[in-house]
Amino acid sequence: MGLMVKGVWHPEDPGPGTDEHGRFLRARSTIRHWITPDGPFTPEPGRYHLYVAINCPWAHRALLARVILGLEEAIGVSYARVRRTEEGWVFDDVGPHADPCLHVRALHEVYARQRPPYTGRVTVPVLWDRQTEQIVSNESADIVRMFGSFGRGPDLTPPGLAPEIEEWNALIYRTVNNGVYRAGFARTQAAYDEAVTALFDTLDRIEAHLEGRDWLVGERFTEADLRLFPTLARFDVAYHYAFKCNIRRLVDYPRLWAYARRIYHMPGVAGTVDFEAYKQGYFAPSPLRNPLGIVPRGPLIDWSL
Ligand SMILES: N[C@@H](CCC(=O)N[C@@H](CS)C(=O)NCC(=O)O)C(=O)O
Repeated sequence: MGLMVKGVWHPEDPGPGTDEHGRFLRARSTIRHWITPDGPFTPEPGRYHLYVAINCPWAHRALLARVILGLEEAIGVSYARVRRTEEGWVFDDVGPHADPCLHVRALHEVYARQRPPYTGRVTVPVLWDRQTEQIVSNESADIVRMFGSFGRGPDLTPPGLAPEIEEWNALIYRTVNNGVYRAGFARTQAAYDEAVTALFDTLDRIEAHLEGRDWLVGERFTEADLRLFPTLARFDVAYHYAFKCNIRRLVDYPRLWAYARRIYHMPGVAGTVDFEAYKQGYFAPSPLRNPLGIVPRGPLIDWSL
């Protein structure tokens, strides 16, 4: 699925990185400017545009922040097709997967405009600045924080709660958000065992923590909840089966399952979720994980409250 070297797209893909023990290694995001009131990237409605794929959990963070912070009018979105091709993430000329901002056919064309020329993976999400015509950031964690600087909606990291939020963020990133990938992309039994054990240890811990609480930190929804939700939304339809995260299902955890549905029913959130797209994405043909590309029909899950 390719990567970019000095601004030029190369369709041949070395595949997910792994260490000498067969553990999955996620590449670091390298375009990391910041939107701040003193500029050069100031928070202005209409100036920035978000490139996502609805099935990507990292892009999901940015989509959630956009709706929860009331930025739907201020920040436009282009939705890539759910399955990558030889060109990586691609767009159609018209329809729901068209790009109304730069009218590109592939996301690598957006990265190709970067100066100095970009080398690395061509990932979603990407936040594009229409004014200076460059990518502000390709790191979802930063994009979520930057959306907070538009000063709308609730504060997702209230100062008093920030240290506790950071602690959950770190644990959830390592063992859950990236943990499912560490299980699914493991190249050895030991690497898989390590990842799947850590994943379910954290889910068990969250299940216990949610006794008598609605949210991970404090009395209301924070960034820690925002960052947990994309993995929960994909858990039973994708990770459970496609990534062998099958010690338990989300629906087997009474409190965690109620918590996930509470978030799903927050205003705007259901519009950022697409279970069918998750299946199409995670069960796309893959020589290592799904050679025949057969997409399962189930499971049937009722997300109503
Ligand atoms: N650190 C990035 C990771 C984003 C990421 O890995 N996105 C995946 C889709 S879920 C992607 O675009 N992968 C394409 C590739 O690696 O070539 C972030 O959180 O923003």
